Amino acid sequence: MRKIYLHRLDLPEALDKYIKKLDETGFFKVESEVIPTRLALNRVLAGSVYARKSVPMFISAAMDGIAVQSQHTVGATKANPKRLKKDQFVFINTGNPMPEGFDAVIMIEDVNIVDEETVEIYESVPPYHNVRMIGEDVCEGDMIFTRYHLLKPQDLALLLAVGVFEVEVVKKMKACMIPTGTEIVEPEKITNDLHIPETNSVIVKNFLSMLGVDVEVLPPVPDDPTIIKEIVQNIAHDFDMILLGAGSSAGTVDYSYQVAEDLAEVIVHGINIRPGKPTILAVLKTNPGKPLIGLPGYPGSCYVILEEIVKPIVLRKYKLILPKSERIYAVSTRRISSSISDDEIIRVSVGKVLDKYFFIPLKRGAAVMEPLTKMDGKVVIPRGVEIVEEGELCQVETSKSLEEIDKNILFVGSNDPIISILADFVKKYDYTIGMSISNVGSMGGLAAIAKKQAHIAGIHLLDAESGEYNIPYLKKYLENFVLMKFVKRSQGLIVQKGNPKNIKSLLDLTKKGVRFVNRQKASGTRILLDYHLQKLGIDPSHIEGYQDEEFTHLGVALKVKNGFADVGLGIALAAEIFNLDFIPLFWEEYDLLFLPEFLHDERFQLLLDVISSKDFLDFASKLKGYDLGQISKIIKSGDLT
Ligand SMILES: Nc1nc2c(c(=O)[nH]1)N[C@H]1C(S)=C(S)[C@@H](COP(=O)(O)OP(=O)(O)OC[C@H]3O[C@@H](n4cnc5c(N)ncnc54)[C@H](O)[C@@H]3O)O[C@H]1N2
Ligand code: MOO
Repeated sequence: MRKIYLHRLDLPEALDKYIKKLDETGFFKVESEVIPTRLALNRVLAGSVYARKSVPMFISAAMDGIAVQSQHTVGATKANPKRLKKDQFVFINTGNPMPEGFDAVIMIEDVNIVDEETVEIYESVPPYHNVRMIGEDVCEGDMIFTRYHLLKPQDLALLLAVGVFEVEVVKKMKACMIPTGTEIVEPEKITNDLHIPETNSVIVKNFLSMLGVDVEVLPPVPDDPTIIKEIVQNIAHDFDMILLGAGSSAGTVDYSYQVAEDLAEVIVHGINIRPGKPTILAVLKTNPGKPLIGLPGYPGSCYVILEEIVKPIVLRKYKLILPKSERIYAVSTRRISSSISDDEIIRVSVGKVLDKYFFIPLKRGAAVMEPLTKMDGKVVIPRGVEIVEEGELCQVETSKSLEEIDKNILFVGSNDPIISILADFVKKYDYTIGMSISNVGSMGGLAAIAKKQAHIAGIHLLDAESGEYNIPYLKKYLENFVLMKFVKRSQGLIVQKGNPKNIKSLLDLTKKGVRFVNRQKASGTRILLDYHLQKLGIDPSHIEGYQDEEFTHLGVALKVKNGFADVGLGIALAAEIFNLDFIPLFWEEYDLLFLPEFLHDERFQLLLDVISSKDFLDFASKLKGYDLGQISKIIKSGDLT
């Protein structure tokens, strides 16, 4: 029987309710183990720790110099030095025990050695001057740590110094992840395209291992409630927490709820959060107190539940408080619509342009993994908010340091694979500088520079009247601009290998049975297409697939590769990457438009150095379909008449 969600709860309420239940069942009770101090890094002390020895254990010199009796130094000054004789001083080094009867040290640079047996001093020193006393650092019997202290490298040093060679720490939790789904297969064992690579467990295992939890991952289990139940029952005894992967929503083969209902008390099924909605939070009946958590199957959802539910539970169990990531306010560069009924988590790129932070939303949706790897931070759009307007200020919780974010170069505009190559070379030349690349088309790029929301835009805008690239647009839309000539690139028709539909020119796009894939409106490639269609007198409504839009060259090529289209307009490199045929039609000029203020930024100089480097030029000249003849030439609005 399919189970549609129980009453859904808001995230804080769901977490609270579950924690209360786990508290009742005794899950958060501290369990401890004794381990060697040397191996206790990042572990949490289960009890307080007292020093067994003092540090230091003897009175010692804190400086290199001479040990003296302070009373012999009384009256010495620069104007009136005092001489000490053989038995009144002893040469001594830092850390050496003080000789009997001596109570102070004068640094060697403040001593004039007259001869082997005589020194002259210029200061009067009090008792214990430059001397380390017994227990100066820690006294035997001092409590050096309270319970629940997280052990850092310097803590281990102190523990060893005070004679504590073993420590009682909170026991490591052991969790078991059971991926479920007949379609999912360990990635290395995939034999057909309909298999889904089982990738969630590697997130779960490593995410939790960074919090100090040992995770055992079982091989994927088919969608069969009897098998899943049997496995849970068999392993429950050996683990502190069981994570059931996928099958938590309402599909015909989503059995996690059924398993949870049979074996456990379900506390929460369904949370008002996206991604992450179909989560199950339960407590095993068979092994009372043990959490059974149904993680949603989509990677984006699984990750959210790890962060928002599993992590707080682990931290509570370990009595750990970790530093929170930074929160900043940043301006949205897009209008974003969001669900009215759920809190929505959106992964974003963030950069600082002039004095303000801006964020660009990454791909949305629970099924996509890339945003989890590219994000600089996240924005939560609360339920009840349907639209975030462009220009609205939002709170961003960063997942990188502000230092890194402040150096991020925001690149927007037209898409070209050479930009990722440029970003890679920028890293090669200065590892501290990253580039966030956002494909919004050439006009989108131009607009972002006009609004001072990005540092660089990649543009290739053909002016229909003059046939000239970019400059006419810049003159029209920007008062002040800085354009760097970048590459000429070959645009042409991307067709299937062997060109089975015998497509030779744009005229063939209207042929019967030819399916086209287009680029999005306002992209330079779309403008280029429309310009030539008009010149040739071709009516777009006669092209099958003209309305079918992709956002990148690679997206177009992939559609052709997979047979969803016969032809698309794009760059040669995209055709080459997918081993497709390419019919070159035009050379177009793809240039870099800079925010004028960015010219004074050291990252601009770096970019210029990279783009002019032999290294980059050698690499780029080997790519198919590019001409680097004018690369790095700068044109400023003021230079033009
Ligand atoms: N009719 C409805 N359908 C769905 C709803 C809904 O409310 N009503 N909720 C959607 C939401 S939201 C989510 S999130 C997903 C997740 O649901 P499940 O937890 O039941 O997951 P599955 O459907 O089994 O799998 C989803 C997707 O993820 C892949 N998957 C599963 N395990 C793994 C793994 N270990 N590694 C990588 N990928 C995995 C699986 O193959 C599916 O493609 O449901 C919506 N549907
Ligand atoms: O809410 Mo689901 O978890 O979007 O992906």
